[in-house]
Amino acid sequence: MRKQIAAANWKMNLTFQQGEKLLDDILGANIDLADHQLVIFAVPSPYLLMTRSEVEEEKNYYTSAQNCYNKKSGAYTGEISAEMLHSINVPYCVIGHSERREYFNESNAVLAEKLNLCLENYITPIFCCGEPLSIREANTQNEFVAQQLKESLFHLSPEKIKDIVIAYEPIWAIGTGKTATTEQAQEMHAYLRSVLAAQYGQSISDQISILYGGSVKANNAKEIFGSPDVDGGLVGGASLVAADFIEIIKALKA
Ligand SMILES: O=C(CO)COP(=O)(O)O
Repeated sequence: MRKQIAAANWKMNLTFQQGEKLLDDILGANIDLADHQLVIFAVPSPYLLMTRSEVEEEKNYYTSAQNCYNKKSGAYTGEISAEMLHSINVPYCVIGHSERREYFNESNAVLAEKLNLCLENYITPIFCCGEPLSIREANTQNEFVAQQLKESLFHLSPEKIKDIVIAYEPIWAIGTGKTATTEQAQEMHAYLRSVLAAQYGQSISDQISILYGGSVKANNAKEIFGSPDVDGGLVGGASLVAADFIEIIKALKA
């Protein structure tokens, strides 16, 4: 089975102490993950080392950065490179979250550069895509999201594309309490998989985990994750509450 992933995206929330307590509470639930199940915590940069040491001894629990810069190194005050993340053994990095695209003007071309730097540094990118409400209302979401993949991912070789995780996050569902319906999520995930299959072949496309993000909660995760092409979720708000995220982890396909 493809990897089934519950990924927490804390965004710019929680103090260090609150983050530490949240991790203790979640790990304290001692959820035994199957080989194909992963839990990933995408935490603010100052918490990466703490998170890494919290999850180090736990099977299939991992740390992720929320972003990295699209340059290798140099005079870019305040930025963090993929090489730096690798040097502290961070295995994942979220790339192209819609909040970064919107507030920091990250284009598909810039995101392609970030993906390359992550892969060169042995970091698995969690590549986010997804359409705004106006595109959904115009019913052109498939074309929109396919273009995001094409411009950011399709320069990658088949060997490299296998190493990435994709997260479909419709912007109108992020932080709004409004999820895509199970049908809408499955439909888009199946479409994304067909786009990947057309480019790379079915057997490669079948290996790529595609997560759903956008108002995943304790009470809807099981249903959303149950769809055949949904391989878990990238979770914002509900990942900040231990009891809720524990339920979301338990909702991964067995
Ligand atoms: O953006 C998200 C995860 O990256 C989703 O956020 P919410 O779960 O708060 O809607």
